[in-house]
Amino acid sequence: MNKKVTEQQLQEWIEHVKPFTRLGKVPDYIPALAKQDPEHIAVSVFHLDGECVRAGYVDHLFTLQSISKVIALALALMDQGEDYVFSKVGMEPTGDPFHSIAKLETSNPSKPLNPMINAGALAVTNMIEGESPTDKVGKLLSFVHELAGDNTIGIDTEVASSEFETAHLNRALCYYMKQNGIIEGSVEELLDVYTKQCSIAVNIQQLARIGAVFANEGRDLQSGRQIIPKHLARICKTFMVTCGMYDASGSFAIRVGIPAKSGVSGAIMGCVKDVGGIAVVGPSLDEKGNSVVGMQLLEMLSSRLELSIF
Ligand SMILES: NC(=O)CC[C@H](N)C(=O)O
Repeated sequence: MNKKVTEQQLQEWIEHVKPFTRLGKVPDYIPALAKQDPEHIAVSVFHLDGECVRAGYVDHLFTLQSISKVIALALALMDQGEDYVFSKVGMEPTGDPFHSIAKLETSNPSKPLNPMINAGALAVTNMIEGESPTDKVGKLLSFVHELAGDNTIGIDTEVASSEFETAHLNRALCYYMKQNGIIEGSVEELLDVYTKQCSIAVNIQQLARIGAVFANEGRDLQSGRQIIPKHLARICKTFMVTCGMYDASGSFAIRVGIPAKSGVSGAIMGCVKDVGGIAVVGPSLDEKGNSVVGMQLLEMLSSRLELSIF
């Protein structure tokens, strides 16, 4: 079947879901994110043949937030290898909110259950090699440039500083992990890298193209170059299925059924083998931290194009 939609269809779907923004709310635990407009909705499908279909606020920039966890994981796996990464971080879903500290105390050995929750993501970011925080952020950014095929992508410094100043819970997670030998070095420097990683700012097309590289088994869409080794891209996508939508990953697998990762900016990046990357954004979030309209748009796309992998 033809797995393509038109821009007009996407625009109609945006109009259809817009009223549902009222069912959620824009997050305020990172003060700069509270300023987002819930109606800044956009959607894009980046096909493996290079065609990109998009609609809504297509030029609007938003931050990656937790979507960056997949990217940092790919980089850490490439830098350190699977054995090292999984000696520090587990592979199991938690069923808890993304910033929960509870399982760190009750799991034995005391390591974060997976790289998609904040504790696991902080441990993964701690593994990225570099002489200084600036070096590590530079490395992450260059990797994003490669994935998106666009080296104009930068960091939203207002969002980064806002999170850095208020990331008390993430600091607590780091100190707990430092006590237990999961991370080492300066917590402040790690928070500096992590908050900048989360604040990498993209538009909807750039995000869909990153998703398309994962869909394309780690290969660049134009040159065919293997940016991420295939088996590591597969590990990332598997985590997206089991843990990508926080503690709503199970219901999302049933409703939508594609590897996807969401962030508190209201963005979600999905990838579908043989089809491409999908990105949606809508800053109004449900109680689990997932975009209300983003999930609806993905559900519509998945059912119309029969995208579920199950
Ligand atoms: N779920 C998210 O997107 C969380 C990312 C955010 N930067 C945090 O650590 O709280």
